[in-house]
Amino acid sequence: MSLQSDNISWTSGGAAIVKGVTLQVPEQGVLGLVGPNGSGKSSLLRLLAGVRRGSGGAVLVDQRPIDTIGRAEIARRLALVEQHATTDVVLTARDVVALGRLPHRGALGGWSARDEEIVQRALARTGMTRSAGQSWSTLSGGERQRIQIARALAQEPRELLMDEPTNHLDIRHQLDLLRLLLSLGTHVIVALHDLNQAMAFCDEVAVMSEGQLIAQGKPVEILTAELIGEVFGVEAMIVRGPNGPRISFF
Ligand SMILES: Nc1ncnc2c1ncn2[C@@H]1O[C@H](COP(=O)(O)OP(=O)(O)OP(=O)(O)O)[C@@H](O)[C@H]1O
Repeated sequence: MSLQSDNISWTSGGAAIVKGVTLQVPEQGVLGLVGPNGSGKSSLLRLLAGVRRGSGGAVLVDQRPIDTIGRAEIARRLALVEQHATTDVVLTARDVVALGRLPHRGALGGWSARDEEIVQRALARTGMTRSAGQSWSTLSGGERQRIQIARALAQEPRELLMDEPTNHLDIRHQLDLLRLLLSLGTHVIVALHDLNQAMAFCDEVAVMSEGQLIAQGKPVEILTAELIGEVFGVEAMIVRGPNGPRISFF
């Protein structure tokens, strides 16, 4: 198991926000993190990415506690795409993607043809080649989101952590992004609100509720009407159709 948390907790201002989560990231495929607003998904992603230190327990990368690993090594290994990217940056879209190459460059390392090729490929995979020269500050919310994802891809991480990456994206770009995640052949952990997207695109789901991980496994086994009712407080029915199971809400 290359990335896992072992009973990780995080407390802020006396409030327990993440409560003893033991999560195993599968060796391949897409792990969807689902749960109501405020259930701790973003906080857990930040702990897993080493951006935040836990108050108890550990995050392990290849069995090594993440807080014993240097920043650059973590960044060559893990990329986190957060919900809110800053807006006051005087860079082009391509420059933002190029930032993803920083952890791979030594102190004296210059910009190589390979770096440029990786940046161009990341722009192409996210459908942003035509906007490469545009100023970051003028991009729409959805375009910024795709550029942040391109930056993360340029990092060539083994684990890609994404916090609601479909936010701001229109339906075509949501589906393109989810298909892209499936095609990456890397470990992806993605917080999603749309349970039908989690059902259709994730190899596994992990369900957070009030700071705790309450279930993890195959979407069709975990996202039952009973669990959805308990965790989200809504009535749901699983409908089995020709394209797989769908969740209907009442
Ligand atoms: N730095 C902080 N200090 C205090 N409380 C915080 C902090 N960050 C988050 N919280 C609280 O922790 C809880 C979990 O927040 P988190 O953002 O992890 O949830 P989430 O599941 O990602 O929510 P959402 O689906 O709304 O994005 C929330 O109640 C939030 O207000």
